[in-house]
Amino acid sequence: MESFGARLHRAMRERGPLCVGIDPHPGLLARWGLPDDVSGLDRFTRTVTEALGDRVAVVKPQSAFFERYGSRGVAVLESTIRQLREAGALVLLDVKRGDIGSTVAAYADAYLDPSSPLYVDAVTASPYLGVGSLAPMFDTAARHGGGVFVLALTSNPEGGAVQRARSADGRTVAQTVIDEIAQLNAGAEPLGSVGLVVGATIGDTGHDLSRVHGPLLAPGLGAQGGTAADLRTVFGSALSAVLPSYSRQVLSAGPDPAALRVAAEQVLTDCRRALGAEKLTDGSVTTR
Ligand SMILES: O=c1ccn([C@@H]2O[C@H](COP(=O)(O)O)[C@@H](O)[C@H]2O)c(=O)[nH]1
Repeated sequence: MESFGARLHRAMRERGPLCVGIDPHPGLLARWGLPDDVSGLDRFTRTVTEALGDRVAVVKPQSAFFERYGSRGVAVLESTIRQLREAGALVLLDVKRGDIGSTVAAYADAYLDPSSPLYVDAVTASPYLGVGSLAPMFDTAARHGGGVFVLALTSNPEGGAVQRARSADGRTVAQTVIDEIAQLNAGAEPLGSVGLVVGATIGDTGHDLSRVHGPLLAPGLGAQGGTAADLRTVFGSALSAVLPSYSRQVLSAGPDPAALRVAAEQVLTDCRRALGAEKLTDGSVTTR
């Protein structure tokens, strides 16, 4: 079975290095002229899926915005996941799970086992109960060609107090997470299946991302103030593994599907320029 890392590597070459988040904020629903209920949620996600599912490499539904409507919202999430996968996008569910290992195993069944109605290509996970507690997720992902993106240095200003605290050996907590994930990806070609989340807003923190050998999801772009140009500062020599992620910046261009496509194309162009990932005339991409 093809690994998530290999599938993501191909998708980023074919469609470009871009993840678009589906975050149906109440304010966005209002701006699109939709009600803040399940029918509005359904219209919103269907529009984004039909506009972008066949062209963006990765789409990242934010679970919280579906869960706030209860079981009917989760049903919309299930059908959104199905439609996105049918359209050829890789689906990364932003659900930031983390718990003791035996419970993590159940989360892994929920999201990374192909028999689950919420089965996706990859999920986000929190390592702050210990990276080892996520082992069942890594195992289930590996068994089924899935991926896990582990929070390392998040885009929010509050994250630093925990993530940049020093552990006994002098490394930051985040660097210990980064180093443990690097070990999991050792030897994987062309890219490991365990990624990290590193916010585009954090500036130059001195963390060493050069040995991760897995995808680096970069949220915080657009609405949170991060710019494509910041990617070089944050990621340094690890740029070729960066997957920039935008939600509100793209979504606020809706509800016109053509405008959503233009907005996605615009941020992709900015990111390609910043990452040095140029589009060739045959449509493929080279990374400097
Ligand atoms: O460090 C992190 C981790 C995850 N996120 C999530 O990404 C999107 C960002 O949305 P924007 O509208 O592009 O700001 C959202 O779902 C967050 O929960 C993050 O922002 N930072």
